[in-house]
Amino acid sequence: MVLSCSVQKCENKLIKGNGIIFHRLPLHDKELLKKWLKALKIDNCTPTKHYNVCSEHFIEDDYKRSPTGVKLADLLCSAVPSIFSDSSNAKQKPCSLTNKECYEPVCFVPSCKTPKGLPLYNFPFGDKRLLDIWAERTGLSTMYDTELYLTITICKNHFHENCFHDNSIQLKPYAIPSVNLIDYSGPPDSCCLIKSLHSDENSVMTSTGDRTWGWLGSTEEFGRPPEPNEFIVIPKSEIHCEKYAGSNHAAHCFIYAENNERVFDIYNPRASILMQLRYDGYFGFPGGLIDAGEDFVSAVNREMVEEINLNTTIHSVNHDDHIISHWSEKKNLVLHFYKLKVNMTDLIEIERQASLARDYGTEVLGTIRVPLYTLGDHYRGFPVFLNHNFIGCSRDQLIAALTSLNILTPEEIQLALNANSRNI
Ligand SMILES: O=c1[nH]cnc2c1ncn2[C@@H]1O[C@H](COP(=O)(O)OP(=O)(O)O)[C@@H](O)[C@H]1O
Repeated sequence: MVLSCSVQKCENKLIKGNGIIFHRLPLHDKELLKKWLKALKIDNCTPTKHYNVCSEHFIEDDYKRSPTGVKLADLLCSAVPSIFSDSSNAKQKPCSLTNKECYEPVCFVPSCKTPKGLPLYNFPFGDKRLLDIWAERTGLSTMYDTELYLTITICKNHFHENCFHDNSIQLKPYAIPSVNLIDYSGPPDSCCLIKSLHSDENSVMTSTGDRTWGWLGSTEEFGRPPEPNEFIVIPKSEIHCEKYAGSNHAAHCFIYAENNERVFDIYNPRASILMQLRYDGYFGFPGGLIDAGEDFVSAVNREMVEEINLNTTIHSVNHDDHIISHWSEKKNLVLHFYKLKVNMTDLIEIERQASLARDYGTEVLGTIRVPLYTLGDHYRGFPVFLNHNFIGCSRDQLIAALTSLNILTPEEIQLALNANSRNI
């Protein structure tokens, strides 16, 4: 039996090349699930993961688009099925995904025109990061339907020669499809995943270097330079709103100590604030993405242990330390910002410990202090610092923290923002 659509009167089946893909009920998101059940008119049934809704029940705008506008196979987090052949009640059909051995052994890449007979390869179901990349590149990614990959295959025609062990048809362990794919237009030799930044084993690199995103591919978009005004401030009362429930969230922290000990007996530093140089060349604050099921505060504390080896039994962030949250609709990303005030002795110890952190030397290339004073030319010092490159909305976060914690006055900040090297 072949995977088919569970919506009543819909006969669509998973058949190679018919362009129809399948989505599971969003069991992980209660509010969204309610909307789906209502739309499908099955709100009196118990939802199960075996209920499949085919792409024919969604409108074009329900799907994500690549930055170049190509329709992707993933639904937007807010998508709800809305197209039904008639208005009669849809009822849950018995689960159709019972015999997984039944798919015809062919290449499931939608665009594949290769005649049958080439070697076929299973999707790397056991490695989520690798699976996501295979799925994205082949245009087969569906948000709720990962078990599907257990049953389908891809042919040799989508792998670059560097993906194979010498003179064999055996794929290297971290091979990824890179040729003859309509959903991937990157370099064909970007065909092996860098195994893991944290792995002790040797990384598998592309033949020409390290151009592949490796497992960073799934979050690569987040780190791209923002457009002007891309990040907007979320009012505190709306942070936990349903609107942001389907977004990715990250939390970062402003660690600081009051410090009035003059530099060169001249410049008053006002405060010592820790930022870090990241692996991608940007400056940012310690912190990171929130894992599934984790709250923002636990996440920022966990990330600070990993990135700067913070002793959270002595210093940790709590809910009251929240400063500001920003949202990027384009990146579907919410960034939460917290403060951690320590004394100068502890700040120096935190700096010292940072070089012993798990991520030091890989994700974090160094901890720095922010110069808040401005030299006599009205440019060197804080204005120069503000002209560096900052990740995400971290420059806005820095300015928000300096203002809200009264470390600098709004006038002083404005002066630094207006300062221009041409006036030196
Ligand atoms: O200091 C920061 N302030 C604001 N946003 C940041 C900062 N650092 C990173 N981001 C944003 O959050 C995303 C994930 O953060 P990060 O790279 O720290 O996560 P990770 O450590 O979990 O990989 C980044 O791609 C970037 O968009």
